[in-house]
Amino acid sequence: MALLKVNKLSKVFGGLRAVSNFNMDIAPGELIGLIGPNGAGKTTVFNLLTGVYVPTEGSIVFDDKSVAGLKPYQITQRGIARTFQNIRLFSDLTVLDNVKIAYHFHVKYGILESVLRIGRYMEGEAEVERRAIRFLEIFNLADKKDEIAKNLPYGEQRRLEIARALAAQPKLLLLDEPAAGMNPQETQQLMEMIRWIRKEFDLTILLIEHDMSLVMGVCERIYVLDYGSVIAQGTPLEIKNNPRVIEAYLGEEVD
Ligand SMILES: Nc1ncnc2c1ncn2[C@@H]1O[C@H](COP(=O)(O)OP(=O)(O)OP(=O)(O)O)[C@@H](O)[C@H]1O
Repeated sequence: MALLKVNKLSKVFGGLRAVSNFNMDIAPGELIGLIGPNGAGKTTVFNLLTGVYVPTEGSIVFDDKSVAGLKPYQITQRGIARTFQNIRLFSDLTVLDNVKIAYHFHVKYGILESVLRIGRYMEGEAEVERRAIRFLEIFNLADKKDEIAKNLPYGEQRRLEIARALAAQPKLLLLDEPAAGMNPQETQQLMEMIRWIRKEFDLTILLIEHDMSLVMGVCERIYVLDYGSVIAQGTPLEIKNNPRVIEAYLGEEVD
């Protein structure tokens, strides 16, 4: 059974059909790529899946329930978390606080308890801190926990953004161009990390990426968007050899 089922999804901005009749089925545990030329509609699909935009038409069913039209925080609580093409951290907060904030979605205590800092609040806070540090350790950021997020080098900010998304304990993780701005060695490490977190956290992952070495290296299936519509889907090998995809996007570059 599908974890995510998207049916005939469309988004119209003024006269522009940014996403048109988009269908996608993702089974639990899959690692899927979404590729296509600039402006093809990839980020708009992510924005529809995460409640940033309300669909013009179509349905989004996640974990057997409709999530179309819900607010972003409601969708996070249902189990979909994301990173952004342009990193969006709480740049003036510490590394640790960036991860702790994501945990607060999942720790429940009353206002009185939190104001008085008693009972479950204090236990909750200690637990949140412990778990947040564990995430930072996984992402090799624990020794930077007290640094201000904006002072981290670019590659570490990207890792922190993924750590924060995972701290919300999603079932589905959406990564928007995770390798952007990375050198080949960092991209290679990122690939290994993506494979590892999927296994470790029992995740399903959908990623947008222009770096074909990463997409072809980690994804099991790939969807190709062009002008808002899916023009192909299949295994990396099928996509590499698809004449329509080569013409619209890949050119002669992929070997
Ligand atoms: N809020 C908006 N208002 C109007 N048009 C928008 C809006 N968001 C996106 N678009 C348009 O929708 C189309 C798809 O944009 P989108 O950002 O989804 O493409 P993309 O495939 O993610 O591109 P890239 O690879 O460059 O990030 C573009 O023509 C874009 O200008």
